[in-house]
Amino acid sequence: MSDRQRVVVKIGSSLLANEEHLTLRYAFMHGVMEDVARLRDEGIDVVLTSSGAVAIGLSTIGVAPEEAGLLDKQAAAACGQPLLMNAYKQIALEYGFDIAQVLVTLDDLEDRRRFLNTKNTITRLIERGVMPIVNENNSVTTAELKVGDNDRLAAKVAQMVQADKLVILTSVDGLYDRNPEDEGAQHVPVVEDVSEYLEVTSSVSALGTGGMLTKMRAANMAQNAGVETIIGQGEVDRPVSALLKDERRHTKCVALGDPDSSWAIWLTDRLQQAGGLVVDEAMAEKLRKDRADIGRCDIVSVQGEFSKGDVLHIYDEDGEELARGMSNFTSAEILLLARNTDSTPSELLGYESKPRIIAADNMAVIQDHHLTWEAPTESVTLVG
Ligand SMILES: Nc1ncnc2c1ncn2[C@@H]1O[C@H](COP(=O)(O)OP(=O)(O)O)[C@@H](O)[C@H]1O
Ligand SMILES: N[C@@H](CCC(=O)OP(=O)(O)O)C(=O)O
Repeated sequence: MSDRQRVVVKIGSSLLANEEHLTLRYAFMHGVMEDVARLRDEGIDVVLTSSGAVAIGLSTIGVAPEEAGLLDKQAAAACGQPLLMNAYKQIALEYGFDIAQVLVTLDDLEDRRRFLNTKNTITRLIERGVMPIVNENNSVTTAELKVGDNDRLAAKVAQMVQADKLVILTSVDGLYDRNPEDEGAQHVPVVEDVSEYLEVTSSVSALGTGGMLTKMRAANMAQNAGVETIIGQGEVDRPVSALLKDERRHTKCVALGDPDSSWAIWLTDRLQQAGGLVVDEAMAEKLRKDRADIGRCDIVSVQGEFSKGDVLHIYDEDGEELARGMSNFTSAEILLLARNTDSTPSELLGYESKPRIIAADNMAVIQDHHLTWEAPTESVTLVG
């Protein structure tokens, strides 16, 4: 086992792109890469999650950020991503190391097999001394199927590589108790419970995507996996090491001391909601205590259209989220099974199948440290 540390660093668009001309900010990139080179010498492997492809590419297609629709952003990402990687590569080589591009889509993180495949690629790059630079492949993402923000993408990468720390470099020196532009806004140095700050973090910078809200959500995902998150200003000398060494003001989101297993973490920290199940009170009571197999007789309603293997959010009849678990059936199959409990699964489905809708082994119960999701309001299909 290597004694080198792993740090995931996320760099926001506002640091990488000049706001007026939408060109790359080379001097900033030089500063970060020099810092990374030094950290590597000190035994810290860095994985970058870099935004900027869309912002940079908008100048190529001649569209202003505030006017860009989905198609413009897809086209811009295709133009900007190679420019970004070319710059990273040239600068990294000047500092004596090499980089690699890892472009992912939602399914590369939400589908277990693809998640492990992505993990293997990133891990092997680190082991071979090459710095992975991860971004979402925005040229092919749609409004519905996307990670959407690189803060949570970076948190997923931190979970994936079991990072020691997640450093989020942005245009402010951390979290404030309200929009930092507002008079009297106070800096928050330490966050234990991110849910206290979700209401105060809505605005974004001109080029940013999720603002402080997605950073808080990302910090929660990291803390669930035992990873501390540091959010700080990127526009300073040695931005990463200054934050790691506590030399600059920042916000620290503490890590859970006793994180769940990586399987439970993967099940609970979702990027999108694939679908939901409402269970009856008897099953809800069980799930409030521990994991349990969910059978077809326990289900009250099915929410959304989903596939076999999707991770579902499980609610009680009052809409309280209780657990998340991997479905053994499609939504249509569950409706058929739950509406016709007198018939066997093989009679209904035409094949032999496991009797459980969700097995306890493929489930994680919601705990106080998880951020819960609202039950989907659309396409709720009542059984019966
Ligand atoms: N409560 C808050 N504390 C700190 N920053 C906040 C808060 N609410 C909104 N923001 C805004 O979040 C922005 C940073 O997020 P974002 O624009 O998405 O940057 P990035 O491109 O680095 O991800 C800052 O410009 C800041 O004004
Ligand atoms: N993947 C996108 C960036 C998405 C994003 O989260 O942007 P930001 O809020 O600036 O970190 C891109 O490369 O342009």
